Amino acid sequence: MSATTDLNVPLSNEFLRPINREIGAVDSPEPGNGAVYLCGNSLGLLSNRSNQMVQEELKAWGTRAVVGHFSHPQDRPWVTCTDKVNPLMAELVGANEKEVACMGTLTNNLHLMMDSFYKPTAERYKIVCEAKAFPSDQYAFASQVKAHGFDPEEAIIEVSPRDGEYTLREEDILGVLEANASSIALVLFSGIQYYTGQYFPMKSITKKAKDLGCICGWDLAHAFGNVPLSLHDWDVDFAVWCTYKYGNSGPGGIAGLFIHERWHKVEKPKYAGWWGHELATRFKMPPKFSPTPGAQGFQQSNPCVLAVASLYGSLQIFKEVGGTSVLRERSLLLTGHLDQLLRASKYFVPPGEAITASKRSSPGFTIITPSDPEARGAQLSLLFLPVGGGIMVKVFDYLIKHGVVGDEREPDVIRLAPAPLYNTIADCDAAVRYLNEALDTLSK
Ligand SMILES: Cc1ncc(COP(=O)(O)O)c(C=O)c1O
Ligand SMILES: Nc1ccccc1C(=O)C[C@H](N)C(=O)O
Repeated sequence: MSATTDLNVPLSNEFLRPINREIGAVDSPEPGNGAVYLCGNSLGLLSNRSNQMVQEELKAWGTRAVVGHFSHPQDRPWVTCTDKVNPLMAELVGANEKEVACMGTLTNNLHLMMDSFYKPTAERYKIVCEAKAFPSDQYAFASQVKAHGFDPEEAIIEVSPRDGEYTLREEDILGVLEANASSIALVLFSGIQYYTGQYFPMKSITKKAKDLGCICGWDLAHAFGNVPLSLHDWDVDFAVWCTYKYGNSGPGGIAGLFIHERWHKVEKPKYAGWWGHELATRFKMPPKFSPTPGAQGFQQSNPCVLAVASLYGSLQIFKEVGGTSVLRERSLLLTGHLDQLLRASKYFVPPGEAITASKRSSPGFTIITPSDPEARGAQLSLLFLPVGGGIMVKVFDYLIKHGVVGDEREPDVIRLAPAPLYNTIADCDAAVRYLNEALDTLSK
């Protein structure tokens, strides 16, 4: 068995698990031990590497102060610190180095990209997205549409699952694009849906959008570091992502963006800042902006070096373990195992029956994430029944008290995401054991 597929041991030993007693796991038999952490889809774990690199930056700041911008004890001068990160990030999203920039935050970058790429006309002004996108995206879409004088109710088309289904069918998404082709300016889905865990068919959505003359952008918050991506080859126009989930860069960590090289000569930064100015003359402080070619021309401010160092540490580990294809192989096995255990639970209700069973009186759960491994990433989303019955909160409480960290999404969903870098089969086993125990207790 290869290191990749031996699910009994973590792929990397560098990641620090949260400690049971620190997270309120009062019923855990081992208060001083690491918890079962299945929440890397919300916030990834700290690695020793990131920890060390952040410490090094603090030390460099303390010992060299402003000199550290140009001369650095670990050869990471701050002026060019993102040069180390960009190639690693480009590899993870399937891009060339000039197509990516390590900058800002996800929602900031989303606005920045929409300001450049959402150019509505009287005929083509609509945005197509999935229904119930992450709220920040919904707010961003609505505010952009309004800023251009359109009515969000009319200009935003949200694609919803069919009645009795939880996720979107590819044919329905493509059908909506075709039916509205002449009025769509921008197609912008999340690569992986934060609530359902559905991995959208990115290649075919992008192709259809482009064939119909639309711009196609992606929010890759839940896809970055989770599934292999080929943004360049898929001909995606732009994409944005955060790095604090599967990328393990730390809370509020520095984000990323992608602009296809086809646009580099066409779309120049609309809201320029000095950090987007070409490096050769940046510090001569010329009055006229001359952008770095490609995505990095869109940088506005000098990046937070502590945040860059933290991301760099984690991305080095991605590279060392063999990158996203290796991680995906392990992820399919881990999530497949978790899926199997959950489906074997006596409380599991198949998704097809869950709609009619939603008013049943005894507690149970279904899985709303697609059962096809190709249509999901690491995450499984569990919907607790009866819907609105308050079961989820009680199960979540039981899990955390026993040292299992998933996350709750009101009103009825718990998300569990085994991260292939640090989770093992034992984590999945423990999560399902305590989940069953919680439901046993509630069934009494
Ligand atoms: C899909 C998606 N979009 C946007 C965001 C918002 O990210 P940020 O707060 O980093 O801008 C998140 C997570 O918080 C997310 O999951
Ligand atoms: N940044 C956060 C800060 C606090 C609490 C949650 C978040 C999240 O990132 C939520 C995530 N986007 C999610 O899919 O739930």
